[in-house]
Amino acid sequence: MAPNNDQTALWPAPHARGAVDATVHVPGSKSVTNRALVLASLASEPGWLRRPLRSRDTLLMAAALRAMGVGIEEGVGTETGSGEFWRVIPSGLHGPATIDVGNAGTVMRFLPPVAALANGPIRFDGDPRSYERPLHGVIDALRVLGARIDDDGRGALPLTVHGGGALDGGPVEIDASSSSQFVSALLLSGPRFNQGVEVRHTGSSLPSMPHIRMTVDMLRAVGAQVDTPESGGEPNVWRVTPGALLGRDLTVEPDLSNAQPFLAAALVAGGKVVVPDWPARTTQPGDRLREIFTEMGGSCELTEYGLEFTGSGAIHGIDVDLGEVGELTPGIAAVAALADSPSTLRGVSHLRLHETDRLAALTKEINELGGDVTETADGLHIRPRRLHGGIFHTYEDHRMATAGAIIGLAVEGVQIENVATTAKTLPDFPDLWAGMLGSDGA
Ligand SMILES: O=C(O)C1=C[C@@H](OP(=O)(O)O)[C@@H](O)[C@H](O)C1
Ligand SMILES: C=C(OP(=O)(O)O)C(=O)O
Repeated sequence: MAPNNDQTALWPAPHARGAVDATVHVPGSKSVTNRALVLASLASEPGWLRRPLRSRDTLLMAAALRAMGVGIEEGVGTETGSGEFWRVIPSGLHGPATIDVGNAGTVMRFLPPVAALANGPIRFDGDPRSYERPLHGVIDALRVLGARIDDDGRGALPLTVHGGGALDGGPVEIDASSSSQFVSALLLSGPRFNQGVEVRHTGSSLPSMPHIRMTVDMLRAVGAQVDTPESGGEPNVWRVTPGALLGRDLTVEPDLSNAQPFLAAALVAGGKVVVPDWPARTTQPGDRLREIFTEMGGSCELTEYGLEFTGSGAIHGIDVDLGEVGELTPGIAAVAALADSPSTLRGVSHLRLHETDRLAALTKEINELGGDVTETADGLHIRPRRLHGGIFHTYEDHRMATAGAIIGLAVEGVQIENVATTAKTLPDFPDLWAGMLGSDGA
């Protein structure tokens, strides 16, 4: 099932005419919204999400949960002035249902364990790319934990989970080196398994640890008991005790990874960008931008109002391991291509299995604009060159589109193919970008 957009349309990336000076209200976090939807659906009482992200990935998650019987009502808050909200009303999960995962890692990985708890067959399908993204960790683990799953033997989509209304659960070993989402998926549904779950990661590396911490924090916030390596448990082992989950009233933080292009604009064009409601404490990997973009030449101040990020127009290269914050790689690579010294981005070989092969895509697209990027075994080596205009292909990858927009600020004549693909997590991107720059550029 292909996303509904014109994949060949070209968007002239606005060129910055001067320093930026803008306040950008960044929509809610994809990762928080989709975890909150899953946890609220598994709870024993209704719950609320305020300021949820409404994007392709989160609407697919909501539609999938509704298809399994969950009530999700949408509204706009008046009394609290809190803006949009979703009220989630859990009910007996059931099939038959067909779930479209699109190309959302969170939907394709977090929902098969939920489906195993449902009564009846739940079929999972998605975009062509979803067939190639790793899912074996979830499928194999669920079988060990007692689920019946029909797939075509590749350990990938499409597949059908024959939910039996309950799952034994218990201990399971997985290799999550290709995606942290395998661990998150099993933990999120773990409280509802008869014996809970004990997940032991056996692989040599584990990406995106902040996202696993986000899972653990959000589980604890709804009353689950979780033991982790960080709370004194064994390394690489997470245990979730069986038990009922509470319905909560949660306000979703802005998506800090989607704040990245706007902060990058201040680095590239100079000037200041303010992101209101930047949380003082968060598990979102995007919070690392404060440190990374400071090292690359900016400065920032976190106040009660939000994050104020200032650039001088000077950009420095960086040598950094992005294994914990892989989803920031495209935006960092774009800034690095405009820097005054080379960069090495390491620890992100698993990006080859993201929305597209991001290492190959970034290398090809930046080089086609005159850049000098080489792929390494686990990342990119970027030597800045004078770039020229041209078409920046995006491979249905939202973060490729925003990376191209960052380059377009500094390089005239960059055209982004299929900017609508940003709808995966940030549907308003072109408007927010134009708003940041002012109608005729900054
Ligand atoms: O759990 C999550 O919300 C995510 C985990 C990460 O996945 P990987 O560990 O597969 O990189 C991240 O890249 C993705 O954007 C969101
Ligand atoms: C890797 C990403 O998404 P997904 O949740 O589909 O894995 C991403 O948003 O950068």
